[in-house]
Amino acid sequence: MLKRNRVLVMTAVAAERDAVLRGLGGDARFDVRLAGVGPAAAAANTAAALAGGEYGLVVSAGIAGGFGGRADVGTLVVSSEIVAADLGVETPEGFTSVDELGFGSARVAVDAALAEKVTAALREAGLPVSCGPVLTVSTATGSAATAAALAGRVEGAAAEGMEGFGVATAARLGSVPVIEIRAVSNPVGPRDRAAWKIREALELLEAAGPIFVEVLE
Ligand SMILES: O=C(O)c1cccc(C(=O)CC[C@H]2O[C@@H](n3cnc4c(=O)[nH]cnc43)[C@H](O)[C@@H]2O)c1
Repeated sequence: MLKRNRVLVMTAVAAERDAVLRGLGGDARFDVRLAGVGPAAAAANTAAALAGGEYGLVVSAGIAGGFGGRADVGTLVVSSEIVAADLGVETPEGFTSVDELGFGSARVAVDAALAEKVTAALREAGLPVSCGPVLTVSTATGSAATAAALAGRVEGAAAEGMEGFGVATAARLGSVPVIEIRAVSNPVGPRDRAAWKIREALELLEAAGPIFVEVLE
C-alpha cells in the first residue's frame, strides 16, 4: 500500500461515483468525491478535497469516449499520461499547445509503474483494458474531423474525458501521484448520445474496483 495510505477518487457525476463505490466494496481507505463536469470544476473540487485530507494517490475515474483502433466501447483505459488536448491556441497553420508556446504544460505524467501494474492486474482479471494517453477536453468531441485532429495531436490517444487534467493539476500542485481510469461508453467522433453504452461502462468501472483495491494492497 502507499506511504500515505488514503486514496482520493474523483468522478464527474453521481452515477460514476456510485459505480466506483460499489466496486470498492466499502473499503474505508478510499474517499470518492464529485469533481463536477469539466476541467475547471474538477481542479477546484480536487484541490478542496486534497486540502481536507492526507492522500497517497488521486484517481480520476469515469466513463469516456474511446479513440477508434485504440479503445473500443466496453473496454477500460488506464492513463499513461493525462493531456489537456485543447489547451493552446489555434493559428492559421493549426493548433499550437501551451507547451510549444512556452506557457506551461498541457501534460501531467502519471506514476508509470502504477499504471502498468493496474493495467496488468485488470487484464489478468479478464477485463478488457489498454494503457495510453487519456485526453481532457472542455468540449466533448462531436465530429470525425475533431476526432482525427485530436488523434493526430496526441500520439497514441486512447480515450477522451473532461476532468482528468483538472484532477491531475490539483494533484500535481499537492505533490500527490495521479492516475486516470476510464470505461469507454462511446466512440470519440460524431455524436450519437442515444447509442452511448453508459450502463455497460458503469458496470465495467464497478468491476475494476476490486482489482484496483488488490493492486494497492
Ligand atoms: O445519463 C446518465 O445516466 C449518465 C451516467 C453516467 C455518466 C453520464 C455522463 O454523461 C458523464 C459525463 C462525463 O463522461 C465523460 N465522457 C463520456 N464520453 C465522453 C466523450 O466522448 N468525450 C468527452 N467526455 C466524455 C466526461 O468526462 C463527462 O464529464 C451520464
